[in-house]
Amino acid sequence: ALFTDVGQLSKTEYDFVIVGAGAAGNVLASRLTESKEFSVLVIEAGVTDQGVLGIEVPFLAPTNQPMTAVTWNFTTTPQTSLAGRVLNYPRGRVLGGSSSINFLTYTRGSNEEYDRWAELTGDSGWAWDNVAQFYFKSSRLVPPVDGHSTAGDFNPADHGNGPIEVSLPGMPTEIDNRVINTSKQSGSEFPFNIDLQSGNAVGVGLAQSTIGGGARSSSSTAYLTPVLNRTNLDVLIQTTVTRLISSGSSENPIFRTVEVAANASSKRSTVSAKKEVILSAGSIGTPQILMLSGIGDQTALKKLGIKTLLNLPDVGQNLQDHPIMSNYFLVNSNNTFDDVLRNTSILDADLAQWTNNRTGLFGNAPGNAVAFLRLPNNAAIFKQFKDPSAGPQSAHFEFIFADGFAATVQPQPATGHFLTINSAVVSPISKGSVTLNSTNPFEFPIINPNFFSSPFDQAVMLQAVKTARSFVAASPWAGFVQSRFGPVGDAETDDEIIAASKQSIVTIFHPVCTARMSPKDASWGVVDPQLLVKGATGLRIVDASIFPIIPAAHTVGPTYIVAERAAQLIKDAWS
Ligand SMILES: Cc1cc2nc3c(=O)[nH]c(=O)nc-3n(C[C@H](O)[C@H](O)[C@H](O)COP(=O)(O)OP(=O)(O)OC[C@H]3O[C@@H](n4cnc5c(N)ncnc54)[C@H](O)[C@@H]3O)c2cc1C
Repeated sequence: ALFTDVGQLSKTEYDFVIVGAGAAGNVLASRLTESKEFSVLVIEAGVTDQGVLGIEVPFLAPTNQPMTAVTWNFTTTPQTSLAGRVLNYPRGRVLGGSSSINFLTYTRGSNEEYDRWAELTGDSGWAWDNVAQFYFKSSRLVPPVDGHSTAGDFNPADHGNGPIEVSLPGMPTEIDNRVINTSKQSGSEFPFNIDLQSGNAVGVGLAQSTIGGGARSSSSTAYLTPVLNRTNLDVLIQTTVTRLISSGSSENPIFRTVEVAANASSKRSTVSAKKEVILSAGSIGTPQILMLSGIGDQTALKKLGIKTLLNLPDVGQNLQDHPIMSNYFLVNSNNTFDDVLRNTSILDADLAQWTNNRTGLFGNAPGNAVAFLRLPNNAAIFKQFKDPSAGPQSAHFEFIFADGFAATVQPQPATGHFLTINSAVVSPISKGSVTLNSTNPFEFPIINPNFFSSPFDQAVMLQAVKTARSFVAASPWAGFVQSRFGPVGDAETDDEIIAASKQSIVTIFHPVCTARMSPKDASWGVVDPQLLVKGATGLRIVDASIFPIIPAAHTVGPTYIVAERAAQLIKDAWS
């Protein structure tokens, strides 16, 4: 059942207490309560996702952020390598967490990504051969809402039978075939990849999105909502976890007590777990709660007056994310989505069509086609830097194609029709951190993704811009693309492109690694390969913060895989 106040709970002790009803937390809530002998409480700071149009309507995904009623309104520190700019850094603060507000792109990443995780953690359980079952268990491909034939657009063998619904674009746009034809005629330059979930995650293809029947499929709609009536599951929303309290000794801290509050001024209460507390508060929330609980770097904690219960210097460190920016082109077309955003009567008509039968533009995610590409093997930058990608089937950069002006830094111009190629560095070397600003759990932590600080990341973005330009110089775009547009478009020399990038880069919203997993006996890292916090009893972390390194993929797919495997590990440990 769903509760909004801790006082409504009929008990204060559960087998498992899950902190955060986000992408990972809801997978656990659903899988653990399959076992009738386990009682589970999920605690979520945010509100219900029911009836929020921007969450449900795929095309409206960008309207849920940066500062709305369903987000944590975080910002970054001034980014030294981005001309000192402060970036918005929102996360979902609602049932479903960021899976309720994300841009719906679904990618699991290459097999190589998981094989590398296995190597980095010394646990073959994270290798693709073993996690494949959890990928297949998490999602399934469903037909696009308009029912058009998708033969030749995907490979059925690459898809599973799990709750998350994934689909190809529900309404083809005028750029889809141009993207695919450019790829097919280019041969190996922009290789066509019939299904980016095949394990080879390099190539060009139609976007697969977490959409079913024209509406968003999130961890809330797919995993949590269908099981909310289970008698062994309680979900407490609008309640913030302020810290964990240790009941053990200094040699053996036991973290089975969770302190909560409705808001900064309300009285604190506690609930506890008989078996485990599981942190699924995401890459910002999880390290914040750990540090507030005395788990982190002892020198940093001491400065804030927090007594260290577990000295784990990696807590909040190694933050990785994908920098992204927009490459705009003016196009010769009246069919882009630009007029929809400018003209309320067109927008209202599209929304009415969606409300009526979930079809049309609004049933589509903001991007219909994607490309994941690599630097050439002989790129000069490899003389300076070892290739940070997971292998030859893993990309260095990504394009997301949008049939209109996707506003990131520059607002949509009042006139003109546009193509946007969003370019992202998906194999970044730059690393940042999440640190505490204060001991007040209601104050935001200090978030520094440190974007673009590595010259490698700059070299990749430079190549991405050049490649985007040559992509649309191919014959399928003749008569359609007219000219480059905006500050990035105006940049000619390498130095000008880098300078324009520094003014244009934003986050693609993929923070990971802030509680990274390491081998069981390693002194670094925060959790072991079973996702148990090193040196603690009763405490596990299951969310994107445990990734040992960032994958060249949108992160919700890998997060579902991690959570599905974690559910199995937890069941095995306690059955
Ligand atoms: C705007 C945006 C766009 C994105 N686009 C894509 C995309 O297109 N494709 C893709 O694959 N990925 C995308 N992502 C990333 C993806 O959604 C995340 O990687 C994924 O949701 C991470 O899952 P998680 O479980 O680690 O954290 P989350 O899903 O963020 O869940 C964490 C939950 O914990 C709760 N919480 C945090 N602190 C506390 C506390 N103290 N007390 C109680 N509850 C707390 C939060 O409110 C939240 O509900 C996007 C993310 C955002 C924000």
